[in-house]
Amino acid sequence: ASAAQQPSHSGRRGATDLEKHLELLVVENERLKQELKDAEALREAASRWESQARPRQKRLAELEQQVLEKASRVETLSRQLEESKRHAGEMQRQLEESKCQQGEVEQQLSVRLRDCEEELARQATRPHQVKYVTEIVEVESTESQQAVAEAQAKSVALQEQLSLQRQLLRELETQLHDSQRTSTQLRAQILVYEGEMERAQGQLEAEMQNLEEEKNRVIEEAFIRAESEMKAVHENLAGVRMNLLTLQPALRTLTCDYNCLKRQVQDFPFMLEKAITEAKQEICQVIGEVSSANQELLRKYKREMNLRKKCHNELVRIKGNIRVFCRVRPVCRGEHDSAENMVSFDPDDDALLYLSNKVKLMTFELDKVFHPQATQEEVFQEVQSLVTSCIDGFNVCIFAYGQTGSGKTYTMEGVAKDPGINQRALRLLFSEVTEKAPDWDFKITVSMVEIYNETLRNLLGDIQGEKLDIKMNPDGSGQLYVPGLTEFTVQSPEDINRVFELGHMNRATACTNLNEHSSRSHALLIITVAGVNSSTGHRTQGKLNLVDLAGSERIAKSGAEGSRLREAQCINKSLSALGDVINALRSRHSHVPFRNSRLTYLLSDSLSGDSKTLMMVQVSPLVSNMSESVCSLKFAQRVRTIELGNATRRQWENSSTSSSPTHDSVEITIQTHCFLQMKTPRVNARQSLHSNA
Ligand SMILES: Nc1ncnc2c1ncn2[C@@H]1O[C@H](COP(=O)(O)OP(=O)(O)OP(=O)(O)O)[C@@H](O)[C@H]1O
Repeated sequence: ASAAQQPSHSGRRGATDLEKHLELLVVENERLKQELKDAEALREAASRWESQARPRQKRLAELEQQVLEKASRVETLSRQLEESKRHAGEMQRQLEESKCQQGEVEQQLSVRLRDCEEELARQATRPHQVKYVTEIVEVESTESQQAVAEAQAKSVALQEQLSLQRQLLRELETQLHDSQRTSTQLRAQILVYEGEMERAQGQLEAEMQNLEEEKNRVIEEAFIRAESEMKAVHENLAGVRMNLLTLQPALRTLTCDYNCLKRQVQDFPFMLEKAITEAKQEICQVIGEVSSANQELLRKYKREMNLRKKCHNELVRIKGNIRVFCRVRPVCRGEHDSAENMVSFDPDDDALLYLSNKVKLMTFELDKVFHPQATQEEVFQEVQSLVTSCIDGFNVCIFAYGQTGSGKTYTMEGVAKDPGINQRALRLLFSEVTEKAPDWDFKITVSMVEIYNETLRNLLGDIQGEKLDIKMNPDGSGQLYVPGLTEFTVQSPEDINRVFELGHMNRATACTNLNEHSSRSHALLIITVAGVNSSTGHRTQGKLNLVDLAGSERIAKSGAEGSRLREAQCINKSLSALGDVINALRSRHSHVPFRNSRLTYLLSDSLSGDSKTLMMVQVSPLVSNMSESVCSLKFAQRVRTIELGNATRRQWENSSTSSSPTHDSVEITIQTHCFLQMKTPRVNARQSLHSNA
C-alpha cells in the first residue's frame, strides 16, 4: 500500500507543478489576449478613420470627374477654335489672294487703260485711225469696266464673307475666353481639391504609417514575448515531461483503479436492477402494510363514527329527548315599539334570557337562546345533528312555537335569499345520503300538509286543498297512514326547490290571505329517509317532521268571534293536545292522548319511543307582546325543566305513577293554553315548578 502511495504522492507534486505552470500559461494567455485586444482597438480606430475619409475621397473623385469632363469640353472648344482659326486663315488667305488678283487685274487694267489712253492720245493725232481706235478702246473699255465691276462685286462679296468670318471669329474668341475662364476657375478648384486631397492623403498616410508602426511594434513585442514564453513553456514542458515520467507509476495505479471502477460500473446496472427489484418488493410490502393499516384505520374510523353517533344519541337521551331553544326575532322596520328594556341576554351564558317590564325581571333558562342578530345558519348549526339523526333511523320533530308574528315561519321556511330550517335540512340530508352511496342506498321522500281547523290538507297533491284522513294501517302493524298523501321523492337538489315551490303555491291558492291563513294553521313538512346497506342488507327508516305551528296567542287578547273564534279554539285544542302528549310521554303514562288532535295523531309515531323533539320557542321583542312572550317562555321552560330534571325523573320512575306526573300534566296543559296567571311579581318558572314538585 505504501509503495502504491509513494508514486501517487510524487505524482501529486508533479501535478501541482503542472497546475502552477498551467496557471502561469493561462495568465500569460490572458495578457496576450489583452494586447491583441489593444491592437484590435487600434486597427478599429484606423478603419474608423478610413471610413470617415471615404466620403471625402468620394467627393474628390466626383470633383476629378467634373474636372475631366470640363477639360474634355475645353479640349472640344479648343478644337473648334482651332478649326475656326484655320478656317479664318483660309478665308484670309483666299481674301488676300483675291486682293492680290484684284490688284493684279487692277494693275493690268490700269496699265491697259493707260496704254489705251496713250494709244487714244496717239490716235487722236490721226483722225481716221482715231475713230477706229476710239471704237476699239471704247469696246475694250466696256469689257474692262465689266471685268472691273465683276471684280469689284466679287471683292464686295469676299469683303462681306470676310466680315462674317471676322464676326464668327470674334464670337468664337469670346467663347474661347469664357471657356478659358471657366477652365481657369476649375483648375483653381482642382488645385484646391488636390491640395486638400494631398493633405488628407498625407494625414492618412501618416496615420497609416503610425498605425503600421504601432502594429509592427506590438506584433514585435508580442512576438518577442511569445518567443520568451515559448521558451519558458518549452522549459516547463521539459519539466512536465520529467514529471510525467515520475507520474507514470501513479498513472498505472490510477489506470488500475479506473479498470476496477469500470468493472464496477459495468456491474452497476445488474446491481441497480437487483436493488430496484428489492426496493420494489419492499415498497409493495409497505404499501400492502399501509393499505391494511388504512383499512384498519377506516374500520376504526367507522366504528368511532358509530360510537360517536351512539354517544350523541345517548347524550341526547341523557339530556332528554325534548330540547327547547328560544329565538328572539329582531325589531322589524316600521315597528316603533322599543325592545331595549324588555329583552336582555346573559353575556356568559347563552342559555339564559331575561324579560323585564317596569316592575319585574324574569329569568328563563332554556337549552339555547338565540339573540336577534343570530343568523339562519347559526340556528341551523344547532339543529343539524338532530336532522341527520333521522338518517340513523330516528324519528325527529322540530316545532316552531310562539305567537303570531314572532318569527316561526321565518325560522322554519325563511326567505328566498336566506332559507330556514326546512330547506337547509332537506339539502343537508340529501348531501349526507349522497356521500354514503354506494355503501348505502337511501331514498328521501317528502310530504307537505297543513292542518287548518282540525282538517288535514295535502299541499303537494294535484287537487288543490284536497282533504285527507288519518287511518290505521290495515296490515295490523298498528302503524298509522294517510291515504292519498302525496310523497315526493327527492333525487336532486333541483327537486328540493320544486317541492317548496309547489307546496307554497298550493298553500297560497287555497286561501285568500296567506299571511293570515298561515298564522292560523299548522304547516308540516314530513321527510322520510329510508336506507338499505348494500353489503349487509341492514335497513333504516327515520322521519323528520318540521312543524310551523299556528300562532299561540290567547283568545281573550285577540277578542275573536265567529269563525275566528272557531279557528282560535282549534289552534288551542291542538296546542293543548301537543302539551298533553309531551307530558304523557315524559311521564311514561300508559295512555298517551295522541288522538286528541289531528296534529298529535299525525305525529304520534314521531313523538313516541326513541324520538327526539326540539321546540323552538319564538319570542317577539316588542313590549306590547310582553305577556304573550312570557306565556310562550313559561311553557317552553316548563317542558324543558321537567324533562331535564334527572333526579325528578328518577323519582318519578321510582314512585307510583299517579301523583307527580299528573301534577306536571296539569302544568303543561295550563301553559299550553296560556291560562297561567302570574301570581308573584318576579317569577322564575323553574323555581315555581320545583316548589310545585
Ligand atoms: N330572525 C329574524 N330576522 C329578521 N326578520 C325576522 C326574523 N324573525 C322574524 N322576522 C320577520 O318578522 C316578521 C314576522 O315573522 P313570521 O311571519 O315568521 O312570524 P310567524 O310567527 O310565523 O307569524 P304567523 O304565526 O303569522 O305565521 C316577518 O316579516 C319576518 O320576516
